[in-house]
Amino acid sequence: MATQGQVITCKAAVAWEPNKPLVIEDVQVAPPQAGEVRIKILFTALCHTDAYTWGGKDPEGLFPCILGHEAAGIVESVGEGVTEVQPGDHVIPCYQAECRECKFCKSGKTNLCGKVRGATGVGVMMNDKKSRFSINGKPLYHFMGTSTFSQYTVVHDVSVAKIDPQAPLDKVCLLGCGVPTGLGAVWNTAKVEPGSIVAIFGLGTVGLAVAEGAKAAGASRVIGIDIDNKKFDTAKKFGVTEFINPKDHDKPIQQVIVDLTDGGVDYSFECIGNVSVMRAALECCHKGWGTSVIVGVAASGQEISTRPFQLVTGRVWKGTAFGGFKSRSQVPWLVEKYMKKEIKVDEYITHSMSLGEINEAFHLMHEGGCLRCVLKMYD
Ligand SMILES: NC(=O)C1=CN([C@@H]2O[C@H](COP(=O)(O)OP(=O)(O)OC[C@H]3O[C@@H](n4cnc5c(N)ncnc54)[C@H](O)[C@@H]3O)[C@@H](O)[C@H]2O)C=CC1
Ligand SMILES: N[C@@H](CCC(=O)N[C@@H](CSC=O)C(=O)NCC(=O)O)C(=O)O
Ligand SMILES: [Zn+2]
Ligand SMILES: [Zn+2]
Repeated sequence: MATQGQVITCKAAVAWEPNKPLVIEDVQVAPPQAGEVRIKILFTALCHTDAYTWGGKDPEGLFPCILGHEAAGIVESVGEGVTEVQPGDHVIPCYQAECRECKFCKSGKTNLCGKVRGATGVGVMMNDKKSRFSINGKPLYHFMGTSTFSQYTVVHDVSVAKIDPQAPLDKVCLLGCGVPTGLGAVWNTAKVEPGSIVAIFGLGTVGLAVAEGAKAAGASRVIGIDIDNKKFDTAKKFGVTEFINPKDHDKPIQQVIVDLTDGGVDYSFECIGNVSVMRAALECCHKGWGTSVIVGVAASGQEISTRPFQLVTGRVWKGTAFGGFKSRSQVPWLVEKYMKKEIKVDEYITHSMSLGEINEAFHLMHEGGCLRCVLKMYD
């Protein structure tokens, strides 16, 4: 049955309130307006940022909403003026847009895009500042401009990457967030050189992707730091060469690392979202040049601090969003790298479940054994 131009009723996991179980509901998804694309989502993974917003820690969190931002699907229909994708195209929704026209996109200095960020930050679409999701007329907010915990979603055309139709969607959905973030933090943001000493705080998917990126960049030592000893065996497979558990030491972790590395590391990455660890990650960097990249997302109200002397003496503090990758241009390139077996993806998938099991999937995420759980949207 043709669905173009029609409202589609489908299943979605609705976050009615922070921290309350998600509810699988029949939601109405309006047709795409000008510059919009309606996507049939086939697979979505869970990212810790979904849990963070659901947990009420996101100052931009709005409820009720449909969370989810690491997914893959097929274009169902497009609105007026959409030229770069058409129904049937295989796509990855991109929470970080790329319009190629705005001040940010044209700067050549950042992957951030300003075109739709104002709307996505308040859970609506640009055109009419309204949501395309509703239940019996009651609107639900969009999330990160993607809302992939729904069998159908509507996104801005600047937030869609068209990918190789041969790519397995149950795998490459991961290229919508965590894996590119870690790889890009190393390759684009830090620009790690061969021979560098690297420290990674937090060995979840993002930290492991940092390790993979650091190994590919030719780092000589990749020091993984995690409070969970079970992480080390997995981490070795992604390129971590040494493991430190801060709980095994009396000294502050930054001092432990400085002592082990003749004055500090060349690059460090915080992949947890803990502001005390962010400080340690900066302070374990080598005087004169060490660079620390903040990747983790910290809760509302949290702030970072250090002695300014740390920066006066040459350490550099940076952050990264989506690993600095330009989404529409570079996600297809990452998919090709995966297809050529140049980057890992399958190895990050520890669990597969169905949309109806989403609450259990979030539960699993908080256990050490889960990296990424991929949800199948249709049984
Ligand atoms: N900047 C960006 O564009 C993105 C940021 N993120 C953020 O990156 C962070 C990491 O994401 P995931 O890898 O998926 O999370 P995760 O929860 O799987 O991994 C975090 C790891 O940190 C470890 N850990 C927790 N507290 C620790 C401590 N005090 N010291 C050392 N290790 C500790 C945990 O044992 C776990 O292994 C999250 O904050 C997420 O929101 C995720 C994607 C994109
Ligand atoms: N909404 C939060 C900030 C959340 C955040 O930092 N998001 C990251 C991506 S995390 C993906 O899993 C990001 O890319 N931020 C840049 C952006 O434009 O949102 C808050 O307000 O603190
Ligand atoms: Zn994410
Ligand atoms: Zn732009």
